[in-house]
Amino acid sequence: MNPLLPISQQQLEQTEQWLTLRPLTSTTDMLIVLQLWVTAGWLRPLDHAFAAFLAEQSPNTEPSVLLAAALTSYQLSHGHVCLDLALTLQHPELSLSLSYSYQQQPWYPVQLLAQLNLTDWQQAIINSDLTSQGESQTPMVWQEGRLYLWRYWYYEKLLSSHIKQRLNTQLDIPDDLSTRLNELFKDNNESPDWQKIACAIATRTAFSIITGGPGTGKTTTVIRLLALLQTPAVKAGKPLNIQLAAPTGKAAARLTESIGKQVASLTIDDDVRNYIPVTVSTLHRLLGSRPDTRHFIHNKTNPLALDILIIDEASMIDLELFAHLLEALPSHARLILLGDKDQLASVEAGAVLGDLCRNAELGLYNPQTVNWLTAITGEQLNNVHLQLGSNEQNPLAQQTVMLRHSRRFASDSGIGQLAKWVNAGNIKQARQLLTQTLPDLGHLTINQPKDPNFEKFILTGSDVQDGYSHYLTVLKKQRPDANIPVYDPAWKKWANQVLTAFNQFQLLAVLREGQWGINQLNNTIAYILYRYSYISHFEGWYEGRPVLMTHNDYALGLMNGDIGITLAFPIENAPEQTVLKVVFPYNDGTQNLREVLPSRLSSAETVFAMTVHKSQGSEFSHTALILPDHLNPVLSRELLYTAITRARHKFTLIESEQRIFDETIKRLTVRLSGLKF
Ligand SMILES: Nc1ncnc2c1ncn2[C@@H]1O[C@H](COP(=O)(O)OP(=O)(O)OP(=O)(O)O)[C@@H](O)[C@H]1O
Repeated sequence: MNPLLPISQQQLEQTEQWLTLRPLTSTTDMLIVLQLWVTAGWLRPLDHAFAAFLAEQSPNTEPSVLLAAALTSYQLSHGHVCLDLALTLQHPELSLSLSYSYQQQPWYPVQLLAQLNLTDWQQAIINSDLTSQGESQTPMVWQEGRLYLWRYWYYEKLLSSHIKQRLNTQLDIPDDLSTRLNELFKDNNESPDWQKIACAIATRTAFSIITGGPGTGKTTTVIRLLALLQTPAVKAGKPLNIQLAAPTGKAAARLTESIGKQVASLTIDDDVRNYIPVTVSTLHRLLGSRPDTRHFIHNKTNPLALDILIIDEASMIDLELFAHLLEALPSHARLILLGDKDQLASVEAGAVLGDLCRNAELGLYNPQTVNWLTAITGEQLNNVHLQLGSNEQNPLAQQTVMLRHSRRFASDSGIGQLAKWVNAGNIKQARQLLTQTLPDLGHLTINQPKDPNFEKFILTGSDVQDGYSHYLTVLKKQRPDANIPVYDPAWKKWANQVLTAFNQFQLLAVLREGQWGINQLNNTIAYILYRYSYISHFEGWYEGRPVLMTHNDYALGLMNGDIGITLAFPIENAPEQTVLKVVFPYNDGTQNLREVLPSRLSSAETVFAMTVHKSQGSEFSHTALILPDHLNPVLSRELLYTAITRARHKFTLIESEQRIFDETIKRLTVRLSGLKF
């Protein structure tokens, strides 16, 4: 049997013939076993191909090293940066997310791994010429019990050394820092004032993190920090070059909107205000994406020209992008990360913000930091339940602040409390909240998408300006008269009204496939709206179809995650006829729109239902989450928390099986990496 050729499902099921395989002593047999795992869906073809490539490069490689290589590659698809050998042997089903349901065979993952001895496996990896400890460019790197693909080890090392270097870059602290902080935060009455503390800490070195849940004031704090830093620079005639960025277009748009309002209301001189940016770029735009390559225009040899970089929604940045960003940042520049450490990590490998904020809750400030903060801010940290840290053990903690008081959700708000209980893993309290009748929490139990209650909910949500009938009603009722020429501003105004109305309500789902997956839900919802005559078709392009960009399209200026709505506009010289165009907001805080012909959109999908992953960085007035009826590895506490905190005024949970919500709360995502600070 050729170990490089795919194995069919039928062959896989002829289990007898595989019993003679000796994968731990024969390279050919190991490659066949890996092929079998691909057929069973336990590995990706790419993982097998990587092991086969290594076997070709180094034919004497121990089969167990090829197994480790395939698993390390596979780990990336689950967001893990590396393979932890000991953990893999202790909890193979957990650490590898492998499923092995039917009758067991010696070549099944768990059974095969049980035949390995940790010391021998590690020794084989260390002895292999395919690995090094990073001193030479080998395909894999071995580091303290973890195996990496070279590229990811390099990113992690780069990230560690850049952050350490930045933490050691002490910056000039303005002499009047204390006075100016008192002035900026004079209206705050929380104790201690974490916003003031965050602002003080961020003045000290070239790296800091401000983390906190929704509405805890990350943006407010950073705007005040910018005012604080920019004022003396402007007065000295050397304004700082400040840039703001976020991982997605949607997140950038949201920050643009809130920054614009906050900068306008700051009590500072207008000449300083003019040097505080109010537009936010996506990280890819900032770095200068180049189509079809992983490389950026800005890099080590062509660094970004800036003095301060603020990045919002930093939990969405993966390890690779983070490494590219740090490489492109000039060494004198201040980097400030904002984000919610409890949200879902990026889809790609790495959970950098989560790793960096692992101990943010505990504080871990050393005595020097505590004394400095008290002297500068006047805030007392002794009465707060924090743990003391040390400079040697916790250098990053000295530059990290967690904001702890949400101003978006009052203490009796259902959304805020639900997010809190989910985050704390408290199933009982979370359930109790859902059974109470709180105005900002909804709960719907349905057995299948054809349930009349689901239909009603999709149409009208929980009040008249809710559900998907709302934006379609705005579309119909507010449409300008057909005689109004297409260049009249009335059309743009109307398109903006429809987009705003659409943003009121969003259904989130967890999976793509299955009856509760977004693919089927999108078809079901389109059909409901069609049956009630809100839309004219339920397939193809029709007026009212909302779409989500699934890739960046640089030619059209559209980014992955951008949402547009299909509208019918009159044709200029034949107003009795119409043409369908998809309108996308410019995402720059203005009312400007991009109008695109549907035929030009090659990567757009209907978005009545959206995955929670795609919703990160967005907010909707009413957010509803529909949970699947079976457990899936994607379900996690972070996913629930992210979905709940997308809701501004109302959150509704839709479920068919109560145990799914309860089980999901128990599951904390583990992302393996070697990042330690
Ligand atoms: N110190 C403060 N004094 C008065 N209002 C504040 C203060 N801090 C925050 N707010 C208000 O609370 C709301 C949320 O603040 P902000 O947008 O800064 O939070 P955030 O953590 O950035 O939120 P998000 O989760 O949306 O990113 C805003 O309306 C803001 O004006």
